[in-house]
Amino acid sequence: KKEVQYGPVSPEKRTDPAMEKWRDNRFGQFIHWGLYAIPAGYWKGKYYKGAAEWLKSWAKVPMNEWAKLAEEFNPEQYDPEEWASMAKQMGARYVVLTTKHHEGFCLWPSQYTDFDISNTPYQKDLLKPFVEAYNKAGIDVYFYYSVLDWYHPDWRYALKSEEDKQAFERFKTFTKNQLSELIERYPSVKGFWFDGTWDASWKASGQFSYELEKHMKQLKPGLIINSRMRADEWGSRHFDSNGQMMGDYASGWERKLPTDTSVLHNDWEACMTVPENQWGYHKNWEGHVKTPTELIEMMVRCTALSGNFLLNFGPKEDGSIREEEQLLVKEIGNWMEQYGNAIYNCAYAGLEKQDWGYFTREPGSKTVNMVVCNIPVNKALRIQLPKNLFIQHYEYMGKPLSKLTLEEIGKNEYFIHLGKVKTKQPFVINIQLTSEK
Ligand SMILES: C[C@@H]1N[C@@H](C#Cc2ccccc2)[C@H](O)[C@@H]1O
Repeated sequence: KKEVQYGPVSPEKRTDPAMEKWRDNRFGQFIHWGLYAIPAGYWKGKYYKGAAEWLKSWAKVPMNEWAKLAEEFNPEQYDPEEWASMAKQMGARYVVLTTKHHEGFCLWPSQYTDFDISNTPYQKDLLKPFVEAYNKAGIDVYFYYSVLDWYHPDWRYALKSEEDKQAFERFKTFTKNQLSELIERYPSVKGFWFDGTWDASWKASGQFSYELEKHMKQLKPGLIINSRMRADEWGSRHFDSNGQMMGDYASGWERKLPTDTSVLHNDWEACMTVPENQWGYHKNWEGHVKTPTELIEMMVRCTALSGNFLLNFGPKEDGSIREEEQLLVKEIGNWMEQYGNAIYNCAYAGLEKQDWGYFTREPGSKTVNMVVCNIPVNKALRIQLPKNLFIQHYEYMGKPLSKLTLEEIGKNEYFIHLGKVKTKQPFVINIQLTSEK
């Protein structure tokens, strides 16, 4: 065991109401919105297939040229009430919005930089009406904040000289000031989603990130912060040098999902793009665009392994939402309306995973949700229960799709026969378990 002085600030599994609500939410909307939505993957007429919010990097645009985009940012169609209404329709219980991405442009009027919304034709604070609209819709608001800041003159990738160190000290003060400013200006914010923390300079700032997490949680008790914010004094990220998670949930699952129960030890969240790899708005999505059903199955898998699923939207420069994302709102929203109770407040059910799909369960409940994503060719869903448990009752959640029958095929082993079932989307069967035969 290594001596770690600047590791976790909070216990690995918080039991306070704010964290319980985070768990119960399960399904969140990620929103990436910034100046990058203006060029939308094209620079000087050239198409760049990389992530649109990284276009400055792909096209090697000097910052003084990139910053000129602020002079044309004027999202006249921005309607946070509409965004919140869509998120509610989709069934998202929380939202994470980019307040500042790597480009360094701030969606709020920050007193610590001139590179913000006040110096655009739009001028008005984008965050205040956003927070009000989503809170009014009953959706918890979290702020994404990139430590990596391509605009700020004191940002350093590494600390190779005394000058680097002095500059980065100024940068850390700037970062702490901006984060304090965000908490003070928007006190209903529930937490922070940190990103851009992979460089050597931040990995060498473990004590600072420890003290910053403490400071932010003193400013707002109950605040929830992702593991990506943290390094320890040895440069270990997310988990300290002894494997203890830092922050309040593991946030290394970016465009990928866990496949086994090893994740159960900590709270965790997976964030997901709709195309292969676009977070900010890109005019042309290349390659596979995930269907609503694929994304629903990903969300179910996260719930079944006691994690959250954060689905990304990338609004256009004018604040409108692209067709593909409007379809997701409708399709996922319809599914959540009928089956949301297999997601919200649910977690790992403690039963052996089967090929037909996933078990989820509200902790302590005798009702287990069977979320069927793959109907077996024999139309029979196999269930293996621990030796002291039996099935007392079973039925479809929501609209029945067929006549179900139960067959005991072995010791605590069952088939639920689906009979004649026709459907194009995952569905849920509830089983009531009992310890009496
Ligand atoms: C949540 C996502 N994290 C950001 C990134 C990244 C990244 C950086 C380097 C190598 C691979 C991925 C993306 O721009 C988006 O904000």
